[in-house]
Amino acid sequence: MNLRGLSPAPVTAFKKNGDVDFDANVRIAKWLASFEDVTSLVILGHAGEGTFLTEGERLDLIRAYADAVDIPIIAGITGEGTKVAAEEARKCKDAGATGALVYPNHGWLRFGFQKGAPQDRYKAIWEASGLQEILFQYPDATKASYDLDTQLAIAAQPGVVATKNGVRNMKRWYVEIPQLKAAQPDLQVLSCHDEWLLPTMFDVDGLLVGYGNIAPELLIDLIKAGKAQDYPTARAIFERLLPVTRAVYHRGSHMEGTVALKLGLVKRGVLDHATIREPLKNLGAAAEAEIFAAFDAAGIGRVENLLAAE
Ligand SMILES: N[C@@H](CC=O)C(=O)O
Repeated sequence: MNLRGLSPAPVTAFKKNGDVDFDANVRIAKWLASFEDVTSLVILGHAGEGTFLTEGERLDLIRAYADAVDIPIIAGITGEGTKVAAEEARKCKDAGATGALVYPNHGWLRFGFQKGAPQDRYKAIWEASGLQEILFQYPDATKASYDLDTQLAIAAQPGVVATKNGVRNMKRWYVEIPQLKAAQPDLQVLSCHDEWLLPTMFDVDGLLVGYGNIAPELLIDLIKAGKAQDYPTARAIFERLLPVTRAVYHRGSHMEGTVALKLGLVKRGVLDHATIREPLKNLGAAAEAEIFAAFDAAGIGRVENLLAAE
């Protein structure tokens, strides 16, 4: 997979009765894939409420995406046990996925991981499914953040083509990204620091972000500015986005950010309503007004080419 561009992590649209709205999801997929620099769509992750869907819904969503667009569909693989995750990945491959964004085992967030276990998780998923894998680096503040040796070992394994780095510790970023690139020059480095992308933009091949749902146009320009090492242009895009970044990602948590992303898609005319699944909670009228106003402040308007994409 060539991920040298924008890889949005689309939300999952629901009907008002709570069922998955496949028509609306296909609309999102086609709109995002209509951008030349959108290189893949990463579904069933945090932004996609992947773990709130049943297995049947997840596989149907992959099928819908794979039928709708020609770019790679990457599925979030979240199963806890290594065997469970490998089996999940195999089913995702059969449904039409090309790649796997491999989440850490949830227990590691609480207790930390045993040495070697992350590598074995990636190995088992690759061997069971053949899905091209993205190494998901969790924040330094969690116990599921992989030390450099573990990242280097995973990155060296067959099937691992990229890293989505959300370490949120620039001391680690500035040391570890160059070492990963030195050891694996073909490893594609993707930032997911949605709430402050700017410092990471000058070292990456692309972005893998929920933010890609709501402002793909500006994020594509930001990636280009970063690759050109053009700080003034990147800074200007960052400043323009800042009201939206604050309204969506400077909230209580990334969980609220997912709800805010859906409201952003309503504001842009991509979704008719922002129905979510529990355990997400609605943000309330004041937050909704704040989010809508932020899009106006950033000059991010309704999507005009949506009908053409349908
Ligand atoms: N930006 C988030 C999105 C989750 O997938 C992160 O850092 O992980």
